Amino acid sequence: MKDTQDSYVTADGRTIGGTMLDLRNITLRFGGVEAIKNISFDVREGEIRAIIGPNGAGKSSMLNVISGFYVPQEGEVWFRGEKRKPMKPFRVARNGIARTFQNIALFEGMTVLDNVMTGRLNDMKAGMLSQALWFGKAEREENENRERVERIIDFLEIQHIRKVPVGRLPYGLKKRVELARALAAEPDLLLLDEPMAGMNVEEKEDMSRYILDVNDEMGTTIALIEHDMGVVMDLSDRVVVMDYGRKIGDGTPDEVRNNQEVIDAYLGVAHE
Ligand SMILES: Nc1ncnc2c1ncn2[C@@H]1O[C@H](COP(=O)(O)OP(=O)(O)OP(=O)(O)O)[C@@H](O)[C@H]1O
Repeated sequence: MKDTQDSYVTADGRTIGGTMLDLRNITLRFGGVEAIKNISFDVREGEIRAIIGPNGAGKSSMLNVISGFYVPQEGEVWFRGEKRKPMKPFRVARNGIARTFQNIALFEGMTVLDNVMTGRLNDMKAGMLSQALWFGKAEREENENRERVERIIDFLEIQHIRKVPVGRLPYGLKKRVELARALAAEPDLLLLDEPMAGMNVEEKEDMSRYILDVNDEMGTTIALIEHDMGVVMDLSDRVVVMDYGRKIGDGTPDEVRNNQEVIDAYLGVAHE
């Protein structure tokens, strides 16, 4: 695979490595609708990569291809140097990709702690039978899961609400709990579907900081869809721009900002 890029250090001191995820000539159709038209781009190790574009451009479809929820009719998905075979999304998760959702998908009646614990479920290796036969292994696993979850809860500063049912939390905190749950799976690549949607300015600032900290301190590579242009340009190392299922721009925030086709697509902000 094309994995030969040299690593480099960003202005803020983070190291960006070689290709982690490589999407090659992806085409995705729903009946007669081509949601993604022959798109290629990559995500590099340690990078924050954004996918932007007007409504209906195909961003969510692309995220769903990366997460394994949709299998494209054409093209290849390469992850960590291996071509992905069609597999169930939970297997993709087990292989190092986790995600958050645009509309929060938490268990409202369960506490924050229990919700974050569900992020570990994919990782539980001791099945029911071995749990019954060999309690020690299951217990050790449970302890490891707890430790990991507690570390994330500390990291995202949600200790004070760990016993609170998620349904009682304000929107911004729910989004943070969702981030915590995704991180509990210890992903190499974290997919964020509009992490700032519906947030006020303060909540957006908080979320931006947590995303940067997750990337920097946990070393998690991040691909995100986001509508808030200011946030995208501040957070991202590189940006892919989609419009009507096509890729019309790809580069650093500055490159994308000065790309005439991108400017036209946004000024046109046509197809809602
Ligand atoms: N499950 C589906 N069945 C049929 N058509 C779909 C499906 N999902 C998406 N589409 C179509 O594919 C195109 C791209 O949609 P997609 O949701 O990926 O865009 P988007 O850029 O994420 O939009 P938004 O910013 O509004 O969320 C649209 O024309 C949409 O109607």
